[in-house]
Amino acid sequence: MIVTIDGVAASGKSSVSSGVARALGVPYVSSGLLYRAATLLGLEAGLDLHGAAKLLAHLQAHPLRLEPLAGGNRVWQGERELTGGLHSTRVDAGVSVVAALPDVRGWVDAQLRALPAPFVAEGRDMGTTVFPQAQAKFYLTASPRIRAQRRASERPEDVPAIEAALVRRDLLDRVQSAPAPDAVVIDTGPLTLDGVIQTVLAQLPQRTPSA
Ligand SMILES: Nc1ncnc2c1ncn2[C@@H]1O[C@H](COP(=O)(O)OP(=O)(O)OP(=O)(O)O)[C@@H](O)[C@H]1O
Ligand SMILES: Nc1ccn([C@@H]2O[C@H](COP(=O)(O)O)[C@@H](O)[C@H]2O)c(=O)n1
Repeated sequence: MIVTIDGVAASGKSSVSSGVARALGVPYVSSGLLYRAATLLGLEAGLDLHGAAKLLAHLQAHPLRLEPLAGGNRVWQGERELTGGLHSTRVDAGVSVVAALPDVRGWVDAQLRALPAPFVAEGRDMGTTVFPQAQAKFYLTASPRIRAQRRASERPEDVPAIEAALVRRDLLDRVQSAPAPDAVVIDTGPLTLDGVIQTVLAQLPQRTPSA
């Protein structure tokens, strides 16, 4: 079974996917981490993030590996773990530019489609483009202010600055961020994290032991 959980920035996709994946006993797959890792490598190499050819060549020369686990995903470049540096303000600021490059999207999609199911996949276009065949699809929303307040404990900036950055990222990501027509849209604003997880679990199709 493949479950997709898409949504706007900081809407709770990773936390909800992790909770749902744990309940199902399967891994979750964070597509955003691959875009973040590509961005970090580009920044470290001093590349122009708008330049697809050089960035893709750099990624192919320094392959990344996503390790999907139910509790949290990790990203590796050879023996070097990149995970800890992927949620910085500078990666937040550059990642949407990298994610707009069709060649980079193709590179990420190929890695995701090579993963063995079952899993919960989270991102922006999991239910529309990457896994349109998924058995259950969800799309998370919440107001920018609520998302910024939730994120405030994870970033050095204040709530208005975090909110402005989230709104900017939503705008830059809007092309790939539409909900699938068959996705269940959940406004997480009035719900606790566990409330969102239970809402998702309650809507999953009945599972058979081999599914
Ligand atoms: N329903 C909720 N109620 C309260 N806090 C929540 C809820 N959902 C998520 N959070 C908190 O909001 C923050 C952002 O959640 P999370 O990182 O899962 O979002 P995300 O959509 O994966 O973010 P990004 O798009 O930046 O990767 C985390 O601190 C998380 O614990
Ligand atoms: N399916 C996806 C997932 C992510 N992106 C881009 O990566 C950025 C970071 O993703 P988070 O899930 O960690 O927020 C996001 O802002 C998008 O630019 C994407 O395009 N498609």
